[in-house]
Amino acid sequence: MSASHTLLSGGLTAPAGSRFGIVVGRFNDFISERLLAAAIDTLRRHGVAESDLTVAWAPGAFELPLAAKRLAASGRVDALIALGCVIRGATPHFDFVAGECAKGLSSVALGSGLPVAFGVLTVDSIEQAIERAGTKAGNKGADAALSALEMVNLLAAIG
Ligand SMILES: Nc1c(NC[C@H](O)[C@H](O)[C@H](O)CO)[nH]c(=O)[nH]c1=O
Ligand SMILES: CC(=O)[C@@H](O)COP(=O)(O)O
Repeated sequence: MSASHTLLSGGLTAPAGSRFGIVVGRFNDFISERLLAAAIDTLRRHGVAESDLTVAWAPGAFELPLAAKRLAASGRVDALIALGCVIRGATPHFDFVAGECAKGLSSVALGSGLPVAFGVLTVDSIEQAIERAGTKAGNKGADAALSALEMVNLLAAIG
């Protein structure tokens, strides 16, 4: 008879009273607004109360890590969702903005111990952004919200 292993996984139902913070970049807001609407809708559908939701708008993706860090430190949230849209231009600027955003958000998660879902589009064209903001490739805001819900439950299960 083999020994059974411990299996830990996170469901998608929000634990009662769990609080979620969303940081969202205003740059390319015709896309980030769609990501935000889908993230909020997903959280609501999975049991998050309106009063347990905080949304903070930052200028752009580059500022999301600091906004996330401050929100994490405030003690007001159990998980964070970062949303934004970085679209490649003609210069290397994209790599700095997208790279620092991703690195910074990862650092906030590891530093704070809170889940930080990465719902920032890093795309080569406006078409690619539209496809990922509620059209043919789904909505990355909704995906990020699900990831945050799963991680809150997984971390609770890990203890
Ligand atoms: N080009 C994009 C930016 N750039 C702005 C930066 O995020 C930042 O706000 C600025 O450099 C001031 O510090 N932001 C995006 O979110 N998306 C872009 O495509
Ligand atoms: C994401 C970007 O960096 C972009 O908006 C900047 O475009 P460009 O490289 O053409 O200045």
